[in-house]
Amino acid sequence: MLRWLTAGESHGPELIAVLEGLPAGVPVTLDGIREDLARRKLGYGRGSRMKFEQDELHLSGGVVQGVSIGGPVAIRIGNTEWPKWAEVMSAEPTDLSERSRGRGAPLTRPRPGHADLAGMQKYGFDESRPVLERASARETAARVALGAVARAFLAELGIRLVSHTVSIGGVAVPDGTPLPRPENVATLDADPLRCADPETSARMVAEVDDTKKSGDTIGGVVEVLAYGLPPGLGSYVHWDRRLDSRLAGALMGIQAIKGVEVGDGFETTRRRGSEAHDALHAGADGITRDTGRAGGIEGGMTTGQVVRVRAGMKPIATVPRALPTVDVATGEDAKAHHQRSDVSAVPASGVVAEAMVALVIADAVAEKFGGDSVSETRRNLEAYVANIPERLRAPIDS
Ligand SMILES: Cc1cc2nc3c(=O)[nH]c(=O)nc-3n(C[C@H](O)[C@H](O)[C@H](O)COP(=O)(O)O)c2cc1C
Ligand SMILES: C=C(O[C@@H]1CC(C(=O)O)=C[C@@H](OP(=O)(O)O)[C@H]1O)C(=O)O
Repeated sequence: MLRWLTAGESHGPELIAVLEGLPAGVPVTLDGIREDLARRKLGYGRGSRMKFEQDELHLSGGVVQGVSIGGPVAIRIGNTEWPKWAEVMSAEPTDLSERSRGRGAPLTRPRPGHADLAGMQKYGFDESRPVLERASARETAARVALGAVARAFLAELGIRLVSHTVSIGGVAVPDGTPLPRPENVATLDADPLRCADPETSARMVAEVDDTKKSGDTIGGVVEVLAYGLPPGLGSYVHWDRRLDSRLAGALMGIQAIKGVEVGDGFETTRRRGSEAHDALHAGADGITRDTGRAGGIEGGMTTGQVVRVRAGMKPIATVPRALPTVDVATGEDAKAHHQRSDVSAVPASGVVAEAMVALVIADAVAEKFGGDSVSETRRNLEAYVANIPERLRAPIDS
């Protein structure tokens, strides 16, 4: 079993992330984690903060000489903008008498669609600074760092992930576009929207430009694909052991994700049964399926096909043409607080979704195959696959 936790605020000194349960022997490099952190900053439509803020990565525990040693992996991501926020965000009380000027000014005009108002009500704050600091998706840097470690574990077992953008607002990749493969990652990351279809990507860029011009924000849908999974990860025996349930929870746990689909998801509900499932055939390599409508999961378990999940992101709540709100200091109608924001963070949320899927799958792998070292995990996995009786075998999509 893997467990993970993150701590830290958007404008705090650093983010902290811990992953417990990783077997020994997994190659974990600062460069590998840095690469994923850099990918999370990509994407057309992100705000100015992505350009000037740097992630300062430290591995504080669990890795020696580039290899995991079985203890909790502890990661610290320093925030280069901290000096500007040190007074306002200090853990020690400081004299904030000057707060009404500059970045410490109380935020009393909660943004509809952000965590501001419900957070103030829940935790008893009279302004939203302490709420947005933890609600902010800056925290996803910590999850992406953990995801990079989970991905390194999975790579040792031949399991690889990739994500891409399937729609921005109403602009969507045409049906039938071939699914990207993990070896296409560099090409995808080089695309402004991390979209697999260049013609659609150009239309997405225009859509983001148009949104920005009108002082607005826009959402979209990302898809994560996991290749090389053996059948039988997750289980049908209890709701919280279903892999689809665990993936949905993890994806919905990303800021601004409002919908999750497994395989063809809601489209499946509009089809008849004869067109909704993946028929089985006897093939030369065992039992095969011509289609992947179920997204590689049946009964809450992997089938050996590519796992395919989608996450839908709502438009960013900090709309430049600010939305109507109430100033909670005066009780008067007002415009919501806005300084800067992303127009769209959909491509970045694809990288975050990849990290969450990697963590959930790594957890399911650790649960099924155990192992205190990755070679033991691999041995157990290979023995399990080899022991599936001939008449039940199906090829693994890798
Ligand atoms: C990568 C990423 C970047 C985001 N950037 C912003 C942003 O610049 N401004 C904003 O208001 N919300 C942004 N969000 C969304 C908010 O964090 C989110 O809407 C807020 O925490 C409230 O949570 P909810 O939308 O799930 O209700 C971002 C989300 C992600 C995943
Ligand atoms: C800092 C990140 O994303 C931030 C997430 C975010 C939000 O409200 O979620 C709001 C923005 O921050 P600010 O309001 O300070 O401009 C984003 O830049 C990041 O992803 O690293």
